[in-house]
Amino acid sequence: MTLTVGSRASALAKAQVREVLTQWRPAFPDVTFRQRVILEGGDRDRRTSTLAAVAKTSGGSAFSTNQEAALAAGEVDVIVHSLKDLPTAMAPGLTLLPCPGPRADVRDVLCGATLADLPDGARIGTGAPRRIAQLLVLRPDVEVLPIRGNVPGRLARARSRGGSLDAVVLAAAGLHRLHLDSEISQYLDPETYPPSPGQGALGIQVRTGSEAARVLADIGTPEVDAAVRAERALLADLHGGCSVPVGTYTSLTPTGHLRLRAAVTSLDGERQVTGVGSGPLDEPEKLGRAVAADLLRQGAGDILAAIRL
Ligand SMILES: NCc1[nH]cc(CCC(=O)O)c1CC(=O)O
Repeated sequence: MTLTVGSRASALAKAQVREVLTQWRPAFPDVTFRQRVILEGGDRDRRTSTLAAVAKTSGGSAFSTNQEAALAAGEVDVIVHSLKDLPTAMAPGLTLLPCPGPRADVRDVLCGATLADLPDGARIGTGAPRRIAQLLVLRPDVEVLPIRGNVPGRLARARSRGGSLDAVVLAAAGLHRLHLDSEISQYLDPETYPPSPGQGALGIQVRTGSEAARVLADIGTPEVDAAVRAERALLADLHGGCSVPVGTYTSLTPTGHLRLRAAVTSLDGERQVTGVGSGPLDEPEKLGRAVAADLLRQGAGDILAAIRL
């Protein structure tokens, strides 16, 4: 049997495909895996835009549309996504497989300077509303500039001598997968700076009921899958995609329970509600929904509504 594995064209997307194929080729010796790149509109559009435009367009669906269309049409059998870029509502006829491990480092990082080193009024590059909002909580003095594009491109903005930025915020996961760890100046504490739901995890998508779905049914790692299910259930209940300032951080307690911490932050960093909860590994969605309900009781709905205006 041959299964064609699709992904975006970026070096990160290709590294993610290599990572899963390193696991799957020995685990499924009877399957021949082929790789295929599917371009997205965003792959050709590297322009920066205003904060408002980024807040509207940096959502997950813009990233996955052509991938999902190719999967639905049978041009590929499996898509390897960055899970955080995948909307919580699944396209009809497509299924997300249990999440494989290991999950990469979930934390956000600063490249170019540490929080303590940043001069007053420092210029920081990031287009993600969550990162903008959380940075402004910690450092209300900084100026946030929207930057888009792939990971190496964004890094170059902080690295260029006399460049326009003091630092950029990126995901540790992408830098690790691209072997760019040496660019990291500081890991941001995930308790105070919780990353995007699903950050660092891979989203493996197939056609519902397909051969690929059957063959790959058991690729998941239970602790990783439970954590991302809790995070995505929380996000779904807040009606958010990766373009809203919702951060989540899941850890495993000494007794093997899931602990989920979450924060919703206004874009100006002036309002933040946080919640934490724990629950058994086999009911992750229940935990996600409970923490979401707690955040909504504290006013998360108003914070998010103000951003959607
Ligand atoms: N939104 C872009 C994106 N999608 C996935 C990653 C890498 C991190 C991951 O795999 O979760 C990145 C780059 C970044 O956020 O720095």
